[in-house]
Amino acid sequence: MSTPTNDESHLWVTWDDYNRLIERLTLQVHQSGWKFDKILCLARGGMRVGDVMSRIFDVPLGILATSSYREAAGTKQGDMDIAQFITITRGTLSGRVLLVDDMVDTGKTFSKVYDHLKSQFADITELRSAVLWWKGHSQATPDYYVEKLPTNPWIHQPFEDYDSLRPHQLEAWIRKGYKS
Ligand SMILES: O=P(O)(O)OC[C@H]1O[C@H](OP(=O)(O)OP(=O)(O)O)[C@H](O)[C@@H]1O
Repeated sequence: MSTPTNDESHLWVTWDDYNRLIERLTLQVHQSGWKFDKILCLARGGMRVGDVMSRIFDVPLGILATSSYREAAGTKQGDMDIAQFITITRGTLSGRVLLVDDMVDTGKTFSKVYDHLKSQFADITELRSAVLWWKGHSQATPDYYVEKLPTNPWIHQPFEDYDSLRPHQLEAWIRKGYKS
């Protein structure tokens, strides 16, 4: 099946696009010359970004779970949850930390996470952020981003296929070789 056409309201992203974007973001952070000690990714959307970057930079990866309650078929953000604890190997979250996520949409997640980190992790000495996509209507500004999206399109990420795939459909899905 071919990927639908992108327009002002929709951005369709393949696995290849997605992986290239993560690599480009990683290169951008590297070329900035900034050195950091740890990466903190926001689950779930930032997990793949954090995974790849922590491998390439060879630094520990922390995970913080956040989740928004979205209305209007997922397009309007309501309240959000931040997990109480961060899980990380090798110590605690401290020093220079790179916060990564897939996107900054309204900016609400970043604002709340910044407040949370400031109040809970006094040992963080510097915090910078990196995302694949930064939407124009956002109230937050990431330090690093790959694509700025002034028209605020709905981003169709490749893993969203799994949101509607159920275990009993997997056999047929694999047989069909649906999307690579
Ligand atoms: O800038 P904002 O408007 O706050 O939105 C950005 C956040 O929304 C998405 O996560 P979501 O809360 O939908 O959870 P998910 O990662 O589990 O999909 C995305 O992964 C970001 O974390």
